[in-house]
Amino acid sequence: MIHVHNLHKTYRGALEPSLSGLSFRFPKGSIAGLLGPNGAGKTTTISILCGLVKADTGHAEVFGLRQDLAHRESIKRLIGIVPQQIALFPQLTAMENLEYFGHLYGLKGRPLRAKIDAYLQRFGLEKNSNKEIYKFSGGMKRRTNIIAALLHDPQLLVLDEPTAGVDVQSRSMILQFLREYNQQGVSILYTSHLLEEAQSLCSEVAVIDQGRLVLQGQPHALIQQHPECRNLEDVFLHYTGHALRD
Ligand SMILES: Nc1ncnc2c1ncn2[C@@H]1O[C@H](COP(=O)(O)OP(=O)(O)OP(=O)(O)O)[C@@H](O)[C@H]1O
Repeated sequence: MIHVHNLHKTYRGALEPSLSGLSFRFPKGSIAGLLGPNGAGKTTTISILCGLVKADTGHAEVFGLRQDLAHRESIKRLIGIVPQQIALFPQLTAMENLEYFGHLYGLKGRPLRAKIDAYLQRFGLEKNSNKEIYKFSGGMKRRTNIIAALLHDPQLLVLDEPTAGVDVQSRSMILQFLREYNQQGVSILYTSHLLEEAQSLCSEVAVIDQGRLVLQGQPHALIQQHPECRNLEDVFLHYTGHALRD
């Protein structure tokens, strides 16, 4: 179970709160989509769940462990985080980057190398393992960024817009991987602006806007509950409106 309860967060110096009493729950084993317009609070929420940002009030729980000082390290081991921005060293090769991330989790030697090789193969990067990251395309960087979050075998994979700015081939590969990974028992929480993608990938979605929950449920059930809506995007627009966000 992934649970956030009544989260409030105003960043230092900000005039408006980023989260204003946000609560939702996702069952263990789900592929959960956290959706919302620009500035809705998605990244802030997952940052709090992962222990990277502190909520002003309210709490987050991952598999029954409350995100606090006492559990931060245990939760860190349970979660693999794929940030929105590529978090790789551009001058290092893919292999050097992945070895570095493996070492952060105490992995080393042949077992680490074998694991990296297997993932490079799975993500179609085996021929580029000794190439520096700055020479990679956007899709290759994104795929490497995902591998970095998998090496310690997380129980929950959190991805912030993992398919933004990648080509159709990379996107399709990434989505297929997420489905298979989930079938192995790993829970997935992801954010996206691509509603069609979320509709086909997610078993559960939560739509947030202005730091609050506006809607939660299974995509097909939400669409059925709104006969005037053809798809999840229609439902999303029904609740969040057409006004442009800053
Ligand atoms: N470090 C920060 N300092 C001040 N304000 C911030 C900070 N990070 C985010 N915000 C603000 O908090 C609000 C929520 O931002 P957040 O990045 O969580 O939203 P989001 O839903 O992930 O948006 P997007 O879809 O654009 O990535 C926005 O108004 C944003 O400007």
